[in-house]
Amino acid sequence: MIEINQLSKKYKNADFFSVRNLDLKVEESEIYGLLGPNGAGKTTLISMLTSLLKPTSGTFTINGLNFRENKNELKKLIGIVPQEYALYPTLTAFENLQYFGSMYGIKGEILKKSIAEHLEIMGLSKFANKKTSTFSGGMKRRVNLIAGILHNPKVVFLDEPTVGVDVQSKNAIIDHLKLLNSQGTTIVYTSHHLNEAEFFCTHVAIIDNGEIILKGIPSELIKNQENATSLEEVFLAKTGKALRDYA
Ligand SMILES: Nc1ncnc2c1ncn2[C@@H]1O[C@H](COP(=O)(O)OP(=O)(O)OP(=O)(O)O)[C@@H](O)[C@H]1O
Repeated sequence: MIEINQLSKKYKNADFFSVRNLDLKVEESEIYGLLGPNGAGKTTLISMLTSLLKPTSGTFTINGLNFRENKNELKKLIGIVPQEYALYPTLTAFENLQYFGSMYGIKGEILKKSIAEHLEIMGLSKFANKKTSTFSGGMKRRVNLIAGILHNPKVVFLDEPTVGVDVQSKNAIIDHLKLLNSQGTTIVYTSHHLNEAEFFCTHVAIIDNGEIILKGIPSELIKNQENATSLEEVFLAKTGKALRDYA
């Protein structure tokens, strides 16, 4: 489904690579978690995979489509749920979603039906006609998620979809992603929530300093790490305990 070969990114004027010679395969219908400390390179990686950022070198394909040659076709295959809210505050939830749906070429009754169904699943039906400026962070995140999946993408990329939201919104987001996955959608998401990733992801890759330092099935990674009983312990054993603040 996704095949990444020797992908690298060095930002202009930077003296280091934010992503370095990264190789990764994600198979269809996996839920793949990209985990790592602050500044590890997760957002940079996901931004390249969603064509928001140009790689410095290396290559990747999604469903056999090469990102350089098949950019437009690729865009139709993928859904993007960024870290920042992409919503227009003065529009209602419904209007925002109509806008996003039309950008993907969905129109009319099909679009309205799809929006209504997603709002229902996400517990937002009764807020459909309220301006998103009045929404809590968790509600905006849920609308944001719907905006990225209205066109039924084959693969959805999410950057920290559950960070900073209340437990109920977090569960609604995870449950919705599980439902999509059970219907055949591949999910790639970045997270700091190691407990969540341990139970939610079929596979994880731990990234540090732009490189994958460990990847596999969460339960196997735990089994293979001496004295570890959780993914968090594996993570700390591999990335160390030093703080990763940067400004
Ligand atoms: N536009 C940019 N220009 C220069 N350096 C950047 C830029 N964006 C990110 N970086 C640097 O690239 C490295 C990787 O950053 P990135 O945001 O990809 O990490 P991350 O794993 O997503 O971190 P976080 O968990 O904090 O979101 C960091 O050292 C960061 O400072």
